[in-house]
Amino acid sequence: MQQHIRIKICGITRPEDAVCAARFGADAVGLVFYHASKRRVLPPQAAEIVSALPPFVGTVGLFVNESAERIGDILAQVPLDVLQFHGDETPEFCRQFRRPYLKAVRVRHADDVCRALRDYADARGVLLDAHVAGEYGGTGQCFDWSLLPQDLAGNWILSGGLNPHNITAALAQTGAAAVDVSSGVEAAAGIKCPHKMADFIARCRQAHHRL
Ligand SMILES: O=C(O)c1ccccc1N[C@@H]1O[C@H](COP(=O)(O)O)[C@@H](O)[C@H]1O
Repeated sequence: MQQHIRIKICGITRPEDAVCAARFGADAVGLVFYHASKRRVLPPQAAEIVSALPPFVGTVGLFVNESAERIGDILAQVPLDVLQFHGDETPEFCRQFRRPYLKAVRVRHADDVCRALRDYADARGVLLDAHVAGEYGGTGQCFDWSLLPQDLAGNWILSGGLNPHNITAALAQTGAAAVDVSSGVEAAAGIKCPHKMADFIARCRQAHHRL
């Protein structure tokens, strides 16, 4: 049976954008707690966004080399379903919070993908992002999808530079069952564009149906 493609819209900073993403059919929304991000949210703002969501839409908190203490503090204030680690966090660090987690890997070589899937075997998913020197993510850049091994097994998520224009080709080439997008559906940093979100989600569903 054809699986339903999983779609996460990341970098949400406003309740209205979260509501819109959910209405268009996003499975999850992401909230960036990284202090240097243009899409950073503070815990009270994040809690307001989460409380605006309808049931059955997942909430993902994104962290980059954050202290365990600060993550614990945020978890006490914001009901996050999943943690997403985008820095140099070890598997031991990621699993200490006893929550499902995603580990991002910035792909430069085919080996990067296999190693991350092996090292973070208990992750809910390994998120494949572009490698841009000096940046941890959210760059709007794609990586070379041809680096992905054929019939890649495991729970992996395609990310990095996806947008309504390239998502059809991305799914046809990679066969991804889960995708994550941020800058490709924005009107400005941290402000989502409803048309781009709707277009992206519709094209995902259409393309995945054809696989
Ligand atoms: O969005 C950010 O500012 C960010 C900062 C540091 C690490 C990750 C970040 N964003 C995440 O990166 C991926 C890919 O984003 P894009 O679609 O290429 O813009 C996604 O999970 C973002 O939420």
